[in-house]
Amino acid sequence: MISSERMAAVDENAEALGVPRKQLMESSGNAVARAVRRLAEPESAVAIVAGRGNNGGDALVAARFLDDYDPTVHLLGRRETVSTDIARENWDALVVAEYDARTVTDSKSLELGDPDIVVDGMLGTGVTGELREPEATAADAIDALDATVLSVDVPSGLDADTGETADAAVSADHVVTFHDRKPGLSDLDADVTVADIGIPAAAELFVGPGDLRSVRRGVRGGDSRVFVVGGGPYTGAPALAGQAALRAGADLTFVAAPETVAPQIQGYAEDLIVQDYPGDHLTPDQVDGLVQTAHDYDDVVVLGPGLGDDDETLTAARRFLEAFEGDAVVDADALPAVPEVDTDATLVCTPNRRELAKMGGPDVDGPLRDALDDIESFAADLGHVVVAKAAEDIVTDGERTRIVRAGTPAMTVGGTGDTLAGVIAGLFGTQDAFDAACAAPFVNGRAAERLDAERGDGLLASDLLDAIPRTLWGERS
Ligand SMILES: NC(=O)C1=CN([C@@H]2O[C@H](COP(=O)(O)OP(=O)(O)OC[C@H]3O[C@@H](n4cnc5c(N)ncnc54)[C@H](O)[C@@H]3O)[C@@H](O)[C@H]2O)[C@H](O)CC1
Ligand SMILES: [K+]
Repeated sequence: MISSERMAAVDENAEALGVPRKQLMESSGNAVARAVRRLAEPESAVAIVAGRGNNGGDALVAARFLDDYDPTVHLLGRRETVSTDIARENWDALVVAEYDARTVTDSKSLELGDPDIVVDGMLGTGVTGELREPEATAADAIDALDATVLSVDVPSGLDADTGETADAAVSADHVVTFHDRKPGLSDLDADVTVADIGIPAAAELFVGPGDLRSVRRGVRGGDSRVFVVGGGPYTGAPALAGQAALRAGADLTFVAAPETVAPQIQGYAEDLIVQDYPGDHLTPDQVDGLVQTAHDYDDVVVLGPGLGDDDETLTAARRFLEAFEGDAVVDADALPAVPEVDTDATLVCTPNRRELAKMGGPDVDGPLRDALDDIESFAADLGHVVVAKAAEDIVTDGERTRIVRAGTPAMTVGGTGDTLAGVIAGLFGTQDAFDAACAAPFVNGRAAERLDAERGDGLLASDLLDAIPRTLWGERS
């Protein structure tokens, strides 16, 4: 089962892997044609009704694989209104090859004749709202026919995710959907075929540019705040995490740090708002105040960067996680506290392989993907999202698991885990924890790749800060 949003991400990932959409459209159209052949008699009359998007594109491709039926093809609009190049190119090919291809500019001029089979390629996952003209009239005309109706991907007018149907939705006898079942088809009273259209499994397993689609919507909303609880023996880590959160779209980033290092952390970046508390490391007596602040402002918390591993600090981290009910990224010295904490909050843990083992996860020497199932089981038992960091990161929520191949060897430099934690927190505002946990290491790694030519093994974690926005938004498709 796959949602429309995830399908669009997988499409884009397939394109990035070298399988372009036009190739997918060719496979989709071929699958539709094969389904028509299974239903048709040698003399069957076939009519193809194509919309102006890629659903229509699939249907136009199908016409080319149904030559011997001499199909009539009806494009619901002028050529210029076809909304994608790949669909328009398929329309042009039919016209130049002298298929019986007709444009329908006025819904009253739609003349479907008396076909035995009609292919409904008007609307797929791009449908929005009630059917507009000429689709509405065309849908009625299709339903009025005494023909077998085969719909492309979904019956036109049906919402692929919810199954809700527009008033004039097409009543299909058969549906050929692509790559994976769509939730909206579950209760449909029609024969549904799922066609493999050659999307590599890698497009779902490996995080790719398609996974950034959901993060681009309105990251900045005016109220996305990140609250870094870090610093103590170290000062750079909380500053890197806080700045990375801003670079990933947070509106404000606060850093709570011991008074001994707060001025130094503030000195790194005027963009941070640093609040100090007494002492030189996090202690349990600071927890209630910090939790109250985080709750008052509905912050996404980053707990851990540079905290140090004093026993009192670990106790404080555990108490914080037990009391804090919001979303949190837990990194570095706070990680050992997570397995002991019983919370309904959504935590994203970002252990490296050593920290993973220390948390009770698998002790992995080689590539983490060799222990993918064990890491997934660990996350399931932990009840949180785990980003196991290495040359290839494993991101899992115990059910869904992805691999992130982005990055460079230079990222072993200190601080890249801090920027990662900050990017996750910055993205939390726009998508669920797992999606943010997948997108962030991809962005962090791609940012390093952008800098590799000029920085080589001299990359600094702070160099990533400037490259993160270009990576998140610069690759906008
Ligand atoms: N991996 C895959 O699943 C592939 C799927 N393919 C096909 O692509 C469509 C989705 O195509 P898209 O262009 O995004 O949208 P549609 O063609 O469904 O519709 C957009 C088109 O329709 C117009 N429109 C939208 N709502 C309405 C309405 N209520 N009334 C009238 N017209 C409407 C809109 O203006 C656009 O022009 C998917 O379903 C698959 O069939 C790819 O071809 C291959 C890979
Ligand atoms: K359709």
